[in-house]
Amino acid sequence: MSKKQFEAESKRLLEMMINSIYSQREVFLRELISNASDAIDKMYYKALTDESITFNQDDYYIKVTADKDARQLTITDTGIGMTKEELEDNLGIIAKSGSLAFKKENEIKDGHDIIGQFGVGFYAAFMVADVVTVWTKALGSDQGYKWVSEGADGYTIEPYEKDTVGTTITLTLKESTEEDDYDSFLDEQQLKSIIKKYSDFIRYPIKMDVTEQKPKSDEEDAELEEVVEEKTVNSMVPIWKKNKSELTTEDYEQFYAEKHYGFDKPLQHIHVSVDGNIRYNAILYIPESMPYNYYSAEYEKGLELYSNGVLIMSKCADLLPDYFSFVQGLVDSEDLSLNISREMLQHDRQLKLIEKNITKKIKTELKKMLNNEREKYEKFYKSFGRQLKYGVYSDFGQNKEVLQDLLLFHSSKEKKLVSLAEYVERMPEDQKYIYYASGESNERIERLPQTEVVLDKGYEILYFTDDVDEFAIRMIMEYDGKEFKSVSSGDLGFESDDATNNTEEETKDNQELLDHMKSVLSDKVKDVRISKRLKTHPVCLSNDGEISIEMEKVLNMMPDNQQVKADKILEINVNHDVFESLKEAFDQDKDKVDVYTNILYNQALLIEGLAVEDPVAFTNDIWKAMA
Ligand SMILES: Nc1ncnc2c1ncn2[C@@H]1O[C@H](COP(=O)(O)OP(=O)(O)OP(=O)(O)O)[C@@H](O)[C@H]1O
Repeated sequence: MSKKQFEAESKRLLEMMINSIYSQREVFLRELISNASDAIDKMYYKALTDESITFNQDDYYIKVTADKDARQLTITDTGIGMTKEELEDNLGIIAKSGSLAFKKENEIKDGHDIIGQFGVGFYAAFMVADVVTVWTKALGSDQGYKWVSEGADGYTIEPYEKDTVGTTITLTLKESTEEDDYDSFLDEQQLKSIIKKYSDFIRYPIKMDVTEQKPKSDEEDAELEEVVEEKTVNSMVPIWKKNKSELTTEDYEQFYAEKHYGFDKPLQHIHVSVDGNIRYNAILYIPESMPYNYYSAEYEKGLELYSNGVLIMSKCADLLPDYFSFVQGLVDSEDLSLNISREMLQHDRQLKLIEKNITKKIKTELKKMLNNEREKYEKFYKSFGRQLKYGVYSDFGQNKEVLQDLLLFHSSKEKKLVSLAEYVERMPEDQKYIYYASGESNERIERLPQTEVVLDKGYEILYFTDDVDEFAIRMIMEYDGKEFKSVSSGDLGFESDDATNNTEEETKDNQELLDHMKSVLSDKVKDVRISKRLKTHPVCLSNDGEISIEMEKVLNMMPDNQQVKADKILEINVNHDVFESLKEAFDQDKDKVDVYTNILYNQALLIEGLAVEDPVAFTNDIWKAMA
């Protein structure tokens, strides 16, 4: 049986391939520049083993020229060039990579790493060009060649007298249509920005003829004229490949500004070079201020991802956990398995490793800042502390171990932010719990009646003023073996001294009054009790059960308000004059008890920062009490 060849509509196949690989047309330039850089790298490698070749860095460059009249874009390099056979093999066979073969032949592992590996990048030129012409002369060859192709119809090769070794590729651009603007690829600014975006850190100079307005003479008010000068438009040496000791804080700050990572100055930079299981370099920044859209859906977290200095992704979200979503910067790794378009990775295992590593570094750096540069850390915390707390709360608390040591809360004792470790260290021996109080602001919490007895006991209270605070703490549950307790919780976990001690007796004596008050308030409260905690205030609210009053407030503000209710307890201070009035009224005028009870309940709501349920009824009650 004879074997038949598959037949394929090769033109259609090429078109399909080209147009489905890349999501953006502009990457054709990245591919051609990367090829040029590979060709120069090959010269470099040849020079390592061949003494007759000297690699003088200054002789090697890439030049991009646009000719608007001819609608042609040219990319020239002084690299290794191609022989006729190489032209046929490398540009004649799709998916054949001369660069990959070169890497294997020369056993190149480290250092100048060659970019090409799939053997398809060159064809990206056909996304924007009708005709592609390649003039090339290989190292050690006397004869140059010209290769021309209009796509998959085929190509022609003919000898061509070329003086210098290297390759020039000319793209005759497609005609622009209403939807597709190919002429933009002839625009100087546009070309410069595409080069900056993807190829800024190619190791060799990428030159362009740049038009500038310059004064005609040295005189101050001299007229301007247009001057065209050849300039290098890429930065070449990536800052992250430089030695840390060579770089100053200003260098890192300048890079932050150039990259538009933020409008502020970064609070801290982290420069990482890892040479372990996976090799990568990273520059990470902790911004000083929160981006204006940080808490909106518009904000995109992620780091730039480079492979061998070529930009792969502008925002690689997988490199950062959500709780560190404020971190800016980039990662460059030679060890990524890219897919054919270089836009995605084949295995996210490598990314996961890098993410894990980076997360650890960020945490260590923040911890160091917390310990050694408190003022700076507090600045950071003001901007992003809430994000850390969300981090503790989300994913069922699985990141609490990473984050709990980075949390700060205002302290009743220190009158400033303190960490959980600092709190626990100061705890008196008899103190069993970490106490906290929730409210809108420090000032309001300070005046909460519930705090009195805890403060009297000499215990410190942490103030929770963010919506997320209590939810986050519920996830942590305990720190250093100490559980958290709200000052409003039913049981404070200690016996109070002095007058508030004999509540059981007082309750027995006043049971009827308490029952009556409970019936007046019906299901608004779960119970009315003699307080163990009040000192100077007549009433307050506390809660039984899982949902605190603060949590009720937060949950009911959410869009899917589920009418969650805390089990509220109205607590009464038996040592307050108001209680005497209540007792008196209970003996003489039960209607008055009803009025008093409603007023006291509403006052307790107000103290908690909750709204009075019926303001008209409330004011009516006050009038009645005054009459
Ligand atoms: N400017 C150039 N100078 C010398 N050789 C070149 C040049 N451009 C392309 N080549 C050769 O053509 C081959 C194919 O190029 P192509 O861009 O299609 O794939 P690649 O660079 O090998 O891989 P990738 O698809 O990953 O970019 C290259 O491997 C290289 O051998």
